[in-house]
Amino acid sequence: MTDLESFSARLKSLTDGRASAPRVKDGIMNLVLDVGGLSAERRDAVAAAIREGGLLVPGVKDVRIAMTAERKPLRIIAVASGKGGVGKSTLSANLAVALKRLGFAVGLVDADIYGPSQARLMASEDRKPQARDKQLVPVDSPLGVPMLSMAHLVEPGKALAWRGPMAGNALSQLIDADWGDAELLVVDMPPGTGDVQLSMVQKHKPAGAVIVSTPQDLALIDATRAVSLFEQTQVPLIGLVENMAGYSCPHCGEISDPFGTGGAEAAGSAMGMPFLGRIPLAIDIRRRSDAGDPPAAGDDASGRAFLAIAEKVAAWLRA
Ligand SMILES: Nc1ncnc2c1ncn2[C@@H]1O[C@H](COP(=O)(O)OP(=O)(O)OP(=O)(O)O)[C@@H](O)[C@H]1O
Repeated sequence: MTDLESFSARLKSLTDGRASAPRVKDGIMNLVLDVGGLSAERRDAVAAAIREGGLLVPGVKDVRIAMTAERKPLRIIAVASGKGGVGKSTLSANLAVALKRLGFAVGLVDADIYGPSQARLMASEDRKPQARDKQLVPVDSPLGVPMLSMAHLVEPGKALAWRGPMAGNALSQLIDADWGDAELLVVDMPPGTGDVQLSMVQKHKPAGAVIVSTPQDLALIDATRAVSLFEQTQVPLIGLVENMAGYSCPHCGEISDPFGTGGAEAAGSAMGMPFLGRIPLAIDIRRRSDAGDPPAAGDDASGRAFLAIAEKVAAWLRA
């Protein structure tokens, strides 16, 4: 072990893991210290101890510590559904964009490792994430939401062969990336309620979960499984979103309801969950999603539907 490596190891216990790995160049040691939640006194004491130890590393003439401003802890919002194809990815992308519009520093993780779609939804397919100190650095998307998806890391289709533990590790790497100033992470969960979902929830402890369902009874029955996964793991349920609720006519804008109305709202309240709103089945939502142009960036009817849901989520987060 080099002197620098043994200093790095000591640094961990000295700072409770708040310091980045130190780098030395031209005799100057640089590191970042997260001082969120520390009193000024404690902060100064930790910095002095780092300086003292750093100067003992051979070749180091100066130690520079960049203290990060009071950082809010990263809160995870898990977007989940009991089954695939109900619009979980569409909601996640638009929720992230809408929450950013509402002033949150938000990142997006595509945890749907078997069928990642966020890179396409957010028009970031051509980006490749870098790694810094063994940590992934999220890619930028055109709307300014930093994000990570398995689609950024593997060739299309390759992730499909992964088994549970490998999939779980890959997912953790995405969530444990260097999210910089982000205070919120919207996580598009894999569909269903299996082991990968359960271990993600246990390990990363989301602040809350949003459940997506379509209005059909069968989808609602599946949604109750997602609800019980979060209940079992004591993750608060932010609420239920009904997607593809009624059909919005592309010609006249009139909404018809082939599956009836109010089913999801009633099912949500039966499960003791707030209702966050409904998104109509609209051709422009599908077209714009395929084109990497999330409707939540605009103020038309589809954009407003997503914004209204994001406002409820924002109110929950601020409560
Ligand atoms: N409100 C909507 N109106 C029209 N099309 C929609 C709507 N919501 C989602 N879609 C379309 O339905 C398809 C499935 O949506 P999406 O990929 O978001 O579902 P998902 O639940 O994430 O699916 P999976 O679990 O398979 O990843 C996509 O083609 C999407 O564009």
